[in-house]
Amino acid sequence: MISTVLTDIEGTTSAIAFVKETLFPFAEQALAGFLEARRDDPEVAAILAEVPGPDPVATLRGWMAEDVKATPLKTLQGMIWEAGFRDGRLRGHLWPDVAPCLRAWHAAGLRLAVYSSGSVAAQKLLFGHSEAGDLLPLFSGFFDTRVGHKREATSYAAIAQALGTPPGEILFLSDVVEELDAAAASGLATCQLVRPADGTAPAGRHREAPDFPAVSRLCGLPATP
Ligand SMILES: CSCCC(=O)C(=O)COP(=O)(O)O
Ligand SMILES: [Mg+2]
Repeated sequence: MISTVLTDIEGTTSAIAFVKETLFPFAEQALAGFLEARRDDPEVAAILAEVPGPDPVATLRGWMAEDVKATPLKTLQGMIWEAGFRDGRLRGHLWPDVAPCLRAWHAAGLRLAVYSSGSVAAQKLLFGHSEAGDLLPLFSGFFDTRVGHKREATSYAAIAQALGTPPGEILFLSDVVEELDAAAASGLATCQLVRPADGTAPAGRHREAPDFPAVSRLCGLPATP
């Protein structure tokens, strides 16, 4: 029986276009100014020290161009987005079906957690400043690439251990089949979000749902609005 829902963000709770056309350009445009303003900040210096190559800023820009899910980049993006979420220039996009289902699952006693390549700080900003309001009280766990990469089975075993939950009680939701394969290899239940508006291709290896109410029906979760 499922006791915990572990959800991805991009392509699952939120539009791929929001991440790629709003969040990523916001960070790219603000990167130089942010690094200049924070050049004496030891936290920023420590992140830059994790970036390989003779020109860390060039490496970061290359990672941005290729959407590399490198932990130092994801950490910096989260730090840059913070000002935008706090002053209202950014608001976390959620598909309209998401918040009602998260609320219903939480009210029915399911535990909710997030696993995204976006940093934990960024995850909290998105759900704390979402189009549906502050959803942070619904969640009791946040995991990013510091636990491991999303296409590696060991990451899901580590998350199950951190949550203190048998892997078979955790339902992982994602649009990316390689992530679902990795989760299944560690014994998690899985469901692929195949959202038409995101153009996701069904992989045929996991349960497939176009939205969160369909996840509820397919995976035996409590009924949702
Ligand atoms: C505020 S979370 C931003 C999402 C992000 O940076 C990203 O790379 C998306 O990764 P996901 O694992 O959610 O698909
Ligand atoms: Mg995704």
